[in-house]
Amino acid sequence: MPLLKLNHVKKVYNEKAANAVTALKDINFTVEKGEYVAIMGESGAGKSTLLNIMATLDKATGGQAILGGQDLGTLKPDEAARFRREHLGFVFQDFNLLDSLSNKDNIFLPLVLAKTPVDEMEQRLQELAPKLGISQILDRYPVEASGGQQQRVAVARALIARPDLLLADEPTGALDSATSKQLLHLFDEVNGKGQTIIMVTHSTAAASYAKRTLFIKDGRIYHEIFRGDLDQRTYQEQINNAMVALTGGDADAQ
Ligand SMILES: Nc1ncnc2c1ncn2[C@@H]1O[C@H](COP(=O)(O)OP(=O)(O)OP(=O)(O)O)[C@@H](O)[C@H]1O
Repeated sequence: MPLLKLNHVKKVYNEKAANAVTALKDINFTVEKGEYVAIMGESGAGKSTLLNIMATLDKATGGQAILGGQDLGTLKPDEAARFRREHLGFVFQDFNLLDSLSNKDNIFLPLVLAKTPVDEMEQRLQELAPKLGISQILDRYPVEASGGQQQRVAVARALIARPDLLLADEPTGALDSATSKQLLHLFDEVNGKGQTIIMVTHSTAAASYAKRTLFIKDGRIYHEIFRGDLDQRTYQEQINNAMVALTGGDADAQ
């Protein structure tokens, strides 16, 4: 059974009103455990809508999104919150760290909510922090860390609960290109250890780190490219060509 299965997913905003917007028409794809998938598409193509449905933050109007055997559309709000805590990790463009908490307490947040014993939290952090290169900044506050360090703290917060699926929304959007590369190497590494990742991105360079890239257009999966045995540069060229075909020449090669 795949980890994630989207079956004829449709999303209409303001369905019953005159200003109804069909953001997703018929989305079908599956993601196996251990995959690393990028999702690309023009602005307004429905990437955030799709991410929100996979994240249990919004519900499809039609079809099904099934994660780990759970139909996400049937979760009540409190069940969805619990499901997110237990199964999902999130990394956003703007880090979303709480300024009033130290980096360490930010990372602990999902475990505190899950009532994990302190010893267990400390042990997991000691495992994770050196891998992410953040051991030296754990007692600092987010404002005292660089953008790249803040993003690594956000990644630690997403990974510490050992999620089935890591969902990343433009994770490199606020980073310079060197720091972006570090983050993408980090994703590559955690994926290499079995972490399933789905990343929405505008950047063909970022997508070229994923093993598969899905392209959304007109509310459907328009195309998909597997990295397979391609070297990263050739794969990025193919992604870029697909984006050019999709957007009529507007691809962002950052
Ligand atoms: N809450 C909402 N109410 C009504 N329409 C919405 C809402 N959110 C998104 N839309 C519309 O749904 C469509 C898809 O939007 P979405 O934000 O998913 O696109 P996107 O691919 O993430 O865009 P971007 O790359 O610019 O972030 C757009 O036409 C958008 O205007």
